[in-house]
Amino acid sequence: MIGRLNHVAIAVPDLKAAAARYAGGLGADVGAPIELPEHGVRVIFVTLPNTKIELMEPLGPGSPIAGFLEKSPAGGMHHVCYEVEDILAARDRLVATGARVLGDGTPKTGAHGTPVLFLHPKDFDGCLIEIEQV
Ligand SMILES: CC[C@@H](C(=O)O)C(=O)SCCNC(=O)CCNC(=O)[C@H](O)C(C)(C)COP(=O)(O)OP(=O)(O)OC[C@H]1O[C@@H](n2cnc3c(N)ncnc32)[C@H](O)[C@@H]1OP(=O)(O)O
Ligand SMILES: [Co+2]
Repeated sequence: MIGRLNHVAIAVPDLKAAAARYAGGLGADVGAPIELPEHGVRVIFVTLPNTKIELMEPLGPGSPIAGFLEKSPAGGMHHVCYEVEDILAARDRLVATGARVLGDGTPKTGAHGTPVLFLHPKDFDGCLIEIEQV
């Protein structure tokens, strides 16, 4: 059911500094900052030949990544995002197998303007999974 790896997300304490490291030493193609209040994050996408890296910092109180950065103040790998063709069919199949979809199960519009959902990390080997309809 899952398709391509859309992105790997890294939570960072300082987005500008992280983006400068990717643009500098790593020589990467680094995009502009995007604020996503509905998701409580500010992100910058780094485009690689085969996938993307999503650098993210908390935006506003109650950000879903605040707890993660409290535990790992230097930052760290936060989630992987897999593409799916039909997010509602994917959600229903996952729920039927016992996986927990975070939130109320209604997809939100993600950074690429398409519907996204998140799956609990405890149900996937300690890895938070985002699925994105493409
Ligand atoms: C930009 C839009 C979009 C896109 O289009 O790409 C995004 O990527 S938005 C990204 C940010 N949004 C989200 O992450 C939404 C989903 N996440 C959540 O709802 C929460 O982050 C969470 C997964 C429920 C965790 O929230 P937290 O407040 O940290 O809850 P807990 O403390 O109760 O954590 C429970 C348990 O899970 C462990 N944990 C937390 N985060 C992660 C993680 N990223 N990867 C692996 N494990 C994680 C946490 O350590 C707790 O474990 P225990 O201590 O063993 O109980
Ligand atoms: Co993401």
